[in-house]
Amino acid sequence: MERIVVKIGSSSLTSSEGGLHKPNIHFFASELAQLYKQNKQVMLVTSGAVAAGFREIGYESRPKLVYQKQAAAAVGQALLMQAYQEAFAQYGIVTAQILLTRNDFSNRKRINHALMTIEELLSQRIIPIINENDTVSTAEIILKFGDNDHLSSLVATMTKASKLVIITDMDGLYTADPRKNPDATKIERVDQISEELVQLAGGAGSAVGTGGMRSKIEAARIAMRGGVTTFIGRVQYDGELLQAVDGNGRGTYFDTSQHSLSMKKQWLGFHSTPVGTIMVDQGAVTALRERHSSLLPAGVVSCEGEFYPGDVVQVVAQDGKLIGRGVVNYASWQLKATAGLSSEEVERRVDVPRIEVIHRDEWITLS
Ligand SMILES: Nc1ncnc2c1ncn2[C@@H]1O[C@H](COP(=O)(O)OP(=O)(O)O)[C@@H](O)[C@H]1O
Ligand SMILES: N[C@@H](CCC(=O)OP(=O)(O)O)C(=O)O
Repeated sequence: MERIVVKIGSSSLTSSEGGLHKPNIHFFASELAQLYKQNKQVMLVTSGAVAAGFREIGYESRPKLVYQKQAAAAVGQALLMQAYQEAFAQYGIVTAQILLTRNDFSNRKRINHALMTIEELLSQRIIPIINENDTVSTAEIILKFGDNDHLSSLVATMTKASKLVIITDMDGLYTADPRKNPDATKIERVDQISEELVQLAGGAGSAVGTGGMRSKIEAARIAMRGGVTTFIGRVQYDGELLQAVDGNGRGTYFDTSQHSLSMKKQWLGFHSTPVGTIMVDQGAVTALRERHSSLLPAGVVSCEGEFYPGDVVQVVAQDGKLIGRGVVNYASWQLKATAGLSSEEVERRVDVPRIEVIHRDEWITLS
């Protein structure tokens, strides 16, 4: 099933004087429902908690002080989820709330748990609705995303989504901020993000947005590196989200199809240093070579070396012949404990980020 991350900014969900714009929430829910009904696995990264909450509290404009923003987010996040739940219920879709901090991504255990939760929700056909956990993330205490563009790109790469759609109030990236420069022209497609391109992008355009185009380009850069095609643009009319996902949206596409995957494979095959060796049986050799399948624990005979999830390992047949290389999802001790077992049995015994020992997207056949 194709996996898609959609990020919606505050500017598209709230009005400039604060408060949720309910018709927009209903509109986006109907757009996401169309994607969902096409049998896609959909994840939503949403902003808008601060913008939704500050008016309820009684602040006149988006607060600047950290504790006021956090209070506004605490009020607004509940309102945001309530609005989404109501809107998605019309399509019979159940949603789930996931709040993440930047620190969660640097802690392998925490992020693995978040990813396992997301996997389970997706497999149960639930739409995870993700936002930053604003009440505990502050620039003073710990690292903060600040804008959800960055968060969406990490979610997209870590869940191995094929596409990231960043919905904003502008129909793409322009040669300058169109609000300030009426002569700016739209850039339809970007194959490589240069420093020059980053310089074109300015900050937020509205009273409720935070990151502006700069943070969106940074997000696209992370996504591209991870092999995720990114769209930045506008989704305003019925069916426009499907068009954006299909490559016909009103916005800018950051494409990876030409080089990123092969770059990743090039890196895997020719630049990486394997830190361990996995020996597999003949069935696994055929699956990897001819069926382009992922490597499952059932096909593993033994392993050598000390490695951890995310490390590169080489895979050999039982006669010692090199088959290829890939990024492993198991620590060596976990693989030793589960070699040859069925996936169900492995799930009962160890806590791994993915059941595949090596996912096919993270694999290159060398002979
Ligand atoms: N080069 C550019 N092209 C397009 N928009 C730009 C550019 N530079 C800055 N912007 C501004 O970025 C804004 C979108 O970012 P932001 O306000 O953070 O929205 P969101 O809440 O959707 O994340 C646009 O409204 C626009 O004014
Ligand atoms: N976590 C914050 C997101 C901050 C924000 O405004 O982001 P964005 O609108 O995407 O630039 C919130 O929900 O208000």
